[in-house]
Amino acid sequence: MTNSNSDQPFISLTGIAKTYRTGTDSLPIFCDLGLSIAKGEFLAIMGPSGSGKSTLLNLLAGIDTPDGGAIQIGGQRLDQMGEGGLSAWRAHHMGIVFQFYNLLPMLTAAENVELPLLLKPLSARERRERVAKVLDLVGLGGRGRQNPSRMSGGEQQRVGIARAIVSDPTLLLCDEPTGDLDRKSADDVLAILNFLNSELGKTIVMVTHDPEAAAKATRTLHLDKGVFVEDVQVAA
Ligand SMILES: Nc1ncnc2c1ncn2[C@@H]1O[C@H](COP(=O)(O)OP(=O)(O)OP(=O)(O)O)[C@@H](O)[C@H]1O
Repeated sequence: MTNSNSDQPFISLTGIAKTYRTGTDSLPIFCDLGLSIAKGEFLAIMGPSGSGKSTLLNLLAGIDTPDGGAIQIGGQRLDQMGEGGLSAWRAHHMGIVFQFYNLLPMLTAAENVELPLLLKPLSARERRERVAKVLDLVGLGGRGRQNPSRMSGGEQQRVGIARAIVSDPTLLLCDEPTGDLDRKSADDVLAILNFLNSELGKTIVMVTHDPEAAAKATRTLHLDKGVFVEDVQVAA
């Protein structure tokens, strides 16, 4: 993915407005939110429950659309893509890691990881090789035939990460990736995210309640009532 102007941030949100409307009720979440993320950053977003963290991640993922403002990623206006364009864009450039893994229980670990590749013009052998490579990378080499339901939470999350990176996306969005894990499993997952960022140059945006997870990021932003209240830059 190219960034048309190298002076531009990789991700830029400007003037973002978002209100949830249900019936006659309306709940404003953002009224003029701005955010810039450089290529190669590992950004943690923290904040109290209900402050808008998942809403922000959903906007970045193109799962939800803003009522106003602009979302630009890698020189492209995400908020102006149609549903088809968005799906194709996501498949090429974005991987998503979920708190509860979102693995399909009837498939093996390798089949779960392979799913995003089924949309691509790859041979079965190329798909197998890519799956084996990312399972190795997350420390699950040789475990591909196992069903995720027979794996620990930490292992399931590592399968989830393998699935998120199998298409070699530039951007990884992680929604509470350690939220369901014990400390040791959480640390293993964070070490993988750290490697993906520092060694493979992935840009990572991670929503988390876990201060130890945020400490692994290169920058932490705190969201409160839809506004960033503090911007902590951590030395690399
Ligand atoms: N689809 C929706 N329709 C209506 N209200 C919503 C919707 N999604 C979220 N909300 C509300 O918007 C507010 C912000 O939600 P959001 O999930 O972004 O917060 P959060 O900071 O991620 O919270 P948590 O840490 O608990 O996950 C909450 O009050 C939530 O109930």
